[in-house]
Amino acid sequence: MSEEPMLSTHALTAGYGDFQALFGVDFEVRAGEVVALIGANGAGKSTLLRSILGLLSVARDMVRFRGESVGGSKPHAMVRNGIGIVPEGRRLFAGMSIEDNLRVAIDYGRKPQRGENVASLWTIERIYKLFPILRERRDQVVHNLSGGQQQMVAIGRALLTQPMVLLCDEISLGLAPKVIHEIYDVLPMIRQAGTALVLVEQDVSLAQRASDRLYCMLEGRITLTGDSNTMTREAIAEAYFGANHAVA
Ligand SMILES: Nc1ncnc2c1ncn2[C@@H]1O[C@H](COP(=O)(O)OP(=O)(O)OP(=O)(O)O)[C@@H](O)[C@H]1O
Repeated sequence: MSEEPMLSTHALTAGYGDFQALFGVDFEVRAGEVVALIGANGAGKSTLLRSILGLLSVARDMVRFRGESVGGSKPHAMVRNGIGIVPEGRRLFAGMSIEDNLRVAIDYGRKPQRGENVASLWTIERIYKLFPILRERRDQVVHNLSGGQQQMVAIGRALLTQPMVLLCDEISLGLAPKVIHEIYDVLPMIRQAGTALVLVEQDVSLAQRASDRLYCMLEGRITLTGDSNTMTREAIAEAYFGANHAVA
């Protein structure tokens, strides 16, 4: 694998004021890959996503996207460049309808490149094909939807910014297992459409099943990385909890 990854971080450090939350994080996603990022509460997963997206201040050369150093660019510029986000807590416009929430994203997204196949772009119609329940309820106010349906809107909205890589921050959080499966079942279709995925996930088995590669973080550092399907539970437990943790 000699080609440069689509998105990468290089010895990335970041924090909040005097508090350092990330310590030299090297992370990469290649075109078409699904990469999971796991770790306990407070490990630094959301901070890594925020740093990539420009919500926290980082040095320019700490983040590279499609061959350019982009660290510290403004979040809206990152989105226009092709990095999408499904944020923790969804951050939808609760008083607006499903369709209006989806529409808002279109103006803020990546513009198609010259020569890009327009048919491959995400449209509201394609989002409704992905999640038919959203079509049925398209005029309903988001506030009245279930948590799972709101998460579908959040994913749809992010896709309508035409991301080349989509960062998903704990999309299963607080949802019933059946709903989690419904949402995870569409991820292969998103990937097939050409969008790479980064899945921040608390559920380790789910993360492992859904991804090609997996990173584990502990206290602001990457403690394990490798192919998801060959990683042992013991290696993951040690990376997740620290070397002193006794594996059952
Ligand atoms: N806005 C903030 N101000 C100060 N410290 C913060 C802030 N957000 C996160 N932190 C701290 O940064 C560290 C990393 O937090 P982060 O939210 O990135 O972890 P996480 O792995 O995403 O955990 P979670 O699963 O709980 O979201 C933690 O010590 C956390 O307390």
